[in-house]
Amino acid sequence: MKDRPTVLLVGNPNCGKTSLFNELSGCRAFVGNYPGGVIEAARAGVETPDGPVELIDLPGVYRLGGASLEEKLAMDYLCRSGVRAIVSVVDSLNLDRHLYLTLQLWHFHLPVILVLNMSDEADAALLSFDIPAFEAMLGVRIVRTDALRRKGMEELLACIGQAAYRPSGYPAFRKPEYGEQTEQVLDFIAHTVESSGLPRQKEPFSYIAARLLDGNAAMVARYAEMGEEGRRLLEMIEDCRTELSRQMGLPAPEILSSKRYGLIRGLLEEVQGGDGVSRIRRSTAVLDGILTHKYWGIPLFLLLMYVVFFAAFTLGNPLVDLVRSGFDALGGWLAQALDGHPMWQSLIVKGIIGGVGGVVSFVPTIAILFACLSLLEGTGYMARAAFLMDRFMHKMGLHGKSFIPMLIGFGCNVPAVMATRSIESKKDRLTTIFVLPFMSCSARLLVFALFIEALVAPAYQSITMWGLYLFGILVAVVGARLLKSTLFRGGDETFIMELPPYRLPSPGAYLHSVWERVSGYLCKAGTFILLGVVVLWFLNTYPQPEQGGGIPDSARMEQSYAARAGKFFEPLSQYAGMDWQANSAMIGAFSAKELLVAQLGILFASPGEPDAAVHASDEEKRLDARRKISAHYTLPQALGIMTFALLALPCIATVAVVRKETGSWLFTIGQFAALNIVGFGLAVAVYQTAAVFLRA
Ligand SMILES: Nc1nc2c(ncn2[C@@H]2O[C@H](COP(=O)(O)OP(=O)(O)OP(=O)(O)O)[C@@H](O)[C@H]2O)c(=O)[nH]1
Ligand SMILES: [Mg+2]
Repeated sequence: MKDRPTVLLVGNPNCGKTSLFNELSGCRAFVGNYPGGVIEAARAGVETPDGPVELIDLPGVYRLGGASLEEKLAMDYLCRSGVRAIVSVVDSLNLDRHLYLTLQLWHFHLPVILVLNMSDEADAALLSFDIPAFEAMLGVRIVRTDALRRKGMEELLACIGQAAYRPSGYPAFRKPEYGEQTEQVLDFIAHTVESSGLPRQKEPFSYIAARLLDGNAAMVARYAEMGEEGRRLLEMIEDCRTELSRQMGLPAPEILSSKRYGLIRGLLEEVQGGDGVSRIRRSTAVLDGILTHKYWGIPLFLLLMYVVFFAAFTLGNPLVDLVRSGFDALGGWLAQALDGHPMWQSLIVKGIIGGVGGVVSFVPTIAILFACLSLLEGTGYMARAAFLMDRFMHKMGLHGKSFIPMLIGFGCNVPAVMATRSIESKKDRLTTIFVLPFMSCSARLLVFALFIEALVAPAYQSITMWGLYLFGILVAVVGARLLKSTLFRGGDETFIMELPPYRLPSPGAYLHSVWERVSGYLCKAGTFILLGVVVLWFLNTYPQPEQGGGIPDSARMEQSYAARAGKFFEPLSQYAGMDWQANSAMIGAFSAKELLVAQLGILFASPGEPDAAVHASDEEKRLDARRKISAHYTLPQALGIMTFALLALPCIATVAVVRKETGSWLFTIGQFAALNIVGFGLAVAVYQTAAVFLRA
C-alpha cells in the first residue's frame, strides 16, 4: 500500500477529472457541472497492466502558484516525493486555455500523460488532432477520452502504468521554449537561488525562478522574510527583471504568460484542425442569452427557485402525510402493546416515534428539493446563478465566488463553510463564512414545513417558504456588506469563473448525488437525531412529579428540565412570539436543526396520551400533532419562530467547522453571538410587525 506509486490527476476546473477518476477507480466521488466541485483530494488504488497505482483526484486549478487553498493543495501534492506521473486532463474544446497549466507541469520533471477529455464534444464540433505531432511537440503521451461513455480508459490505464513503472521508455516532457533572453534570465535566477545557501524550498528551482520572474507576491514574500540575504537576492533578481522587461517591451509579470500563450497558439496551429464550435457550445450560447440575460436573468432565477419550492410542497405534502400516518399508526400500535410499562411507552412512543418520525416524515420534501437542486447543478445552471449574482454581490461587497458556498449552504452549512476555501482573499473568505449560516439549510426546511403546513393557507405555502429563503439571503448579503465596510474591509479579488456548457448530467452520477444526500439525511435521522431524541425525551420527562397518577401529561411536562429551561427564557423570548415549548425546541435545535421538529413532535405528539389516541379515528390521529400546533400558535408567532430558527442558533456541527476552518475561537464565538443577536432582533421585528398587520 505504502509503496504504490502515486499518480496525480491535474487540470482546470470542470474538465472532467473526477469523472475520469470515478471511471478508473470505480469510486463515486462528487461530479457537478460547475467549477470547484472538488475541494479536497480524493484517492483510490487503481490496477494498471504494469501494477497498482495510487490515483489522486486534485481540485481543479487554472494555473499553479495562486494563493487559493486549492492551488496550494495542488502544489503540495506535486512536490511530494512518491509522485511518479501526472495525468494532465484538459477539455478538448478549450485547449487554448487548458494547456497553460500543462506547460507549467514541465517544472516537475515527471512523465506527463495528456488526456484530451470530452472527445465526444470535440468530435461533434468536427475538431481533429494530429496526435503523433502533438505528442512529439510536447514530449508526452496523449490519450483521447470520453469519461461519460468510458472511452479511452484502457489506453489511459496502460499509459499510467507505463509512466509509473517504466519511466525510462516514456517520453520526457519537452522544456517549453521561451526564447534565449528569457531563458538566460530564468537560468540565472534559478542558479542564484540554488547557490544562495538560503533554506531549500519544496518547489523545484526552475519553478521558483519562474514565479520570481513573474513577481508572484507569495514567493517574493517568502524570500523577503529570509532576512538580509533573501532581500539581497530579490534585489538582484529585480534588476534582471527590469532589464528583461525593457528588452521585451512587456511588464515583467506578463513575460512568461505571454510566452506560454504564444507557444500554445503555435502548437495548436500545427496540430489542431476544424473550427471547434460544437452544437452544444452553440446551444449554450443561445440558452445563456436567455438565462443569464441582463434584466430577466435574476427574476428567472428567482422564479426557478420558486418552482423548486412549489414542487417540494405540492408534490411532497401528500407523501409526507402518508409517511406520517404510518408513524402514527406504528405509535398507536406500540402504545397499546406497551400498556402497563409507562416508561417504555413514553420513551418509545413519545420520544422515539414522535421525534424521529417527525424528522423522517419529511423525507419526500427533502428528496424533491435535492432532486431539483442536483438537476440544476448537474446541468450547469447553478454556475450561471453564481455568475448572475456576481454583479449583485459586487454591490454588496462580495463576489460571485462567495455565492457557490452559499448555494451549497442550502443543502447543509457544514460543506458550505468548507467550500469557501476557493476564495483567495482571507477577508472575503471570513466575511462569507460569517454570513453563511443565514443560508437556510435543508434541516431548517423541516421547521418551516412544519409551521407553514400547520398555519399558512395552502395557497400561500410555497411563497412563504420561498420568502423565508430569500429573507435569509437578504440578511446574509446585508450582513456581508456591513462586515466588508467595517471589520473585513479591503482584500477584493476579481471573480474569474469559466461557465461550463449546459449538459445533461449522466443519469448514474445524478441519481447517485440525489441518493447520497437523501441517504445522508436518513442516516443522520437514524443515528445522531435518534440519540438527540432520547436525550430530549429525558429532558422532557424528568424530573417526574412525586405523585405520578392522575396528573395530566401536559402538566407533568411543564415540570421537566426542558420546560424549566424554556421557561427561563420565556420572559425575553415572548417578544419574538416564542413560548416555553418553542424555547425548549430551540435548545435541541442547537445540536441539530432537525431536533427542533423532533422536540415539537414529542411535545405535541398524539400517541403521547394513549387514551385519547386509542379512541381517535385514524384521520384524527394523523392530523392531531399538526392541529395541536395550529391551535397552539398564531401565524405571527410561527413567523417569529421561523425567523429565529432561520437566522439564529447555527447547529453545533457548523460551529465546529467554522472553528476548524478559521482557526480562531474569537471569530467562532463572535459569529455565534452575532448570529443569535441578529436572529433574535429580527425575529422580534417580524413577530411584532406581523402581530400588528395580521391581527384581523
Ligand atoms: N460530454 C462530456 N461531458 C463530460 C466528460 N467528462 C466529464 N463530463 C462532464 O463535465 C462536468 C464536470 O465533470 P467533473 O468530473 O466534475 O469535472 P472536474 O474536473 O472534476 O471538476 P472540478 O472538480 O470542479 O475541478 C460534468 O457535468 C460531467 O458530467 C466527457 O468526456 N464528455
Ligand atoms: Mg472534480
